[in-house]
Amino acid sequence: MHSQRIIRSYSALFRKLQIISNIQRHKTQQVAEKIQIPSSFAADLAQIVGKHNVSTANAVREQHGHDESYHSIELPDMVAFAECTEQVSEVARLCNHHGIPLIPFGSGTGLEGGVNAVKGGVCLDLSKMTKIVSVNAGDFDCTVEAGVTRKTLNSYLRDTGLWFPIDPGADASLCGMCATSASGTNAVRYGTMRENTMNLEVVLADGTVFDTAGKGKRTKKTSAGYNLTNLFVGSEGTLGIITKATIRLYPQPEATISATCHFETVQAAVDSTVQVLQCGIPIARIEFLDEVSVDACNKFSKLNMKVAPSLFLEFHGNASGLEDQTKLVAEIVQANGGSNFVWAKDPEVRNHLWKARHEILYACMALKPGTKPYSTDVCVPISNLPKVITRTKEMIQEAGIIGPIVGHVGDGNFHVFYPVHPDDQETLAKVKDVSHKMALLALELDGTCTGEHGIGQGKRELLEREIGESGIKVMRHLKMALDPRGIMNPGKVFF
Ligand SMILES: Cc1cc2c(cc1C)N(C[C@H](O)[C@H](O)[C@H](O)COP(=O)(O)OP(=O)(O)OC[C@H]1O[C@@H](n3cnc4c(N)ncnc43)[C@H](O)[C@@H]1O)c1[nH]c(=O)[nH]c(=O)c1N2
Ligand SMILES: CC(C)C(=O)C(=O)O
Ligand SMILES: [Mn+2]
Repeated sequence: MHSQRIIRSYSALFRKLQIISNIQRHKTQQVAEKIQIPSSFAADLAQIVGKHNVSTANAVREQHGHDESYHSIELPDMVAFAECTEQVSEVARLCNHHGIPLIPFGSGTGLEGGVNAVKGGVCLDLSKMTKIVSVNAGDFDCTVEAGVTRKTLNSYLRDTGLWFPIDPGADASLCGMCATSASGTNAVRYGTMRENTMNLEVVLADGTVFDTAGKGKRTKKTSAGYNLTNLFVGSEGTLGIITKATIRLYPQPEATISATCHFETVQAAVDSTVQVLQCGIPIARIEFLDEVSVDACNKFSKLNMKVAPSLFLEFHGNASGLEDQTKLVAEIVQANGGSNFVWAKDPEVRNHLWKARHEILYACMALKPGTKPYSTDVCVPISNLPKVITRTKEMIQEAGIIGPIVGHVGDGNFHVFYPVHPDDQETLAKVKDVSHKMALLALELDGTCTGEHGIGQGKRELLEREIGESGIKVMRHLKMALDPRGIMNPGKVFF
């Protein structure tokens, strides 16, 4: 018995050491030379996309060498703007031929350094591909080109009675949202990009163009072979370039009510959320804000809320359905000691509330002017959420840093938005330490290191821990099969 236990603990230690040594090995591989671009390359690129669509100007490269994250800027050698799938395919073929890195660029609103050109190369901006190819109102779907943003699509849909509910705070491109598997405040009811993407047109590294679910297919269900669509959702530009997406649409709700309420503790707010979900209430939005982020919102967005752990809620349905939903939720909130229930029916008041919620990243930065956001994003089974949030708050306090907490609490997903001055290395080190410990805790409690922002550059080590050696090996095989020269967005997702 005793010797078996010793063997078990030695083999656990050995596995841990193996993971650490793998991470070290990959880190060494990562420090590779930037590729030397041949002198004829820019002219060849201009032949494909037109001279006006290629730039080596510093200002354009700088604009494309970073996203909204804390990761420092890393410049591509040049930026090309594509106007159609054929051009994307030709650009990929050219880059592949020369082994030059190719980085797809949607709107640059990512939060994990996804567009940074860590090995230089060509940044391919897709924002000029703005066609809404089709809207099939009767089937609740539409197909859009890579540059169409979520707000543009919803403006276009306004008179059709339909909408697309996935709403990251930023006005991101829909194909960029596929690439990061984005979600937002409506995911608790409508799901994430994973559940709402039906088909993708993809350009592979060698220029091959294909549709992940078959040309023109847009069915609600399929059992036809591997799910290639979801292979590309969340692939962060490392497997190919998404040039079109076919996504689900929903009827615009007949009636909408928003609400806010406040609690004594985080636990009470999360308990209320769990009970709302357990009662089968089809809540559209249920967002948690701790007292620090409520304070930030009050100051930045001129709200006047009680500074306490709070929920922002929204209900979608018809008038009678909403009455039932709101009554039941109010009872649950009260039973958990919640107070100050404020209802908002008026669209202007509702819009102001959700605008404040969507701008919360900037509200948190305004707590320390001149700072940039270091944002984190873990997701756990909802019953483990209070444990992770409570421990995270303790760690933030122990470290003496400012860390407002905001959660898509119905999904078990939350963020800490740390305001950090770019040259404040001491705070940055503390923030990194707390963030890492928080992610490890989430992994320990059956969760993921990212619910919606992706791996990018900063979470590659955590991905290894999350899916293990075998999982990484499978991912590498897929990468090798689709991009054998490794040109697609190098330095992201993997070491
Ligand atoms: C204020 C604010 C608020 C939020 C967020 C950001 C900001 C600034 N986000 C994050 C962000 O909006 C989200 O990651 C988007 O999905 C990124 O879309 P972009 O078009 O900007 O991609 P961006 O250009 O930033 O690229 C992101 C990654 O995808 C790749 N990529 C982009 N387009 C591609 C294409 N067509 N084909 C292949 N690869 C492509 C890039 O190479 C990169 O790796 C977010 N997110 C979220 O999930 N929930 C949220 O609540 C929020 N909230
Ligand atoms: C601000 C961003 C990072 C976000 O994910 C959110 O507000 O939920
Ligand atoms: Mn979010």
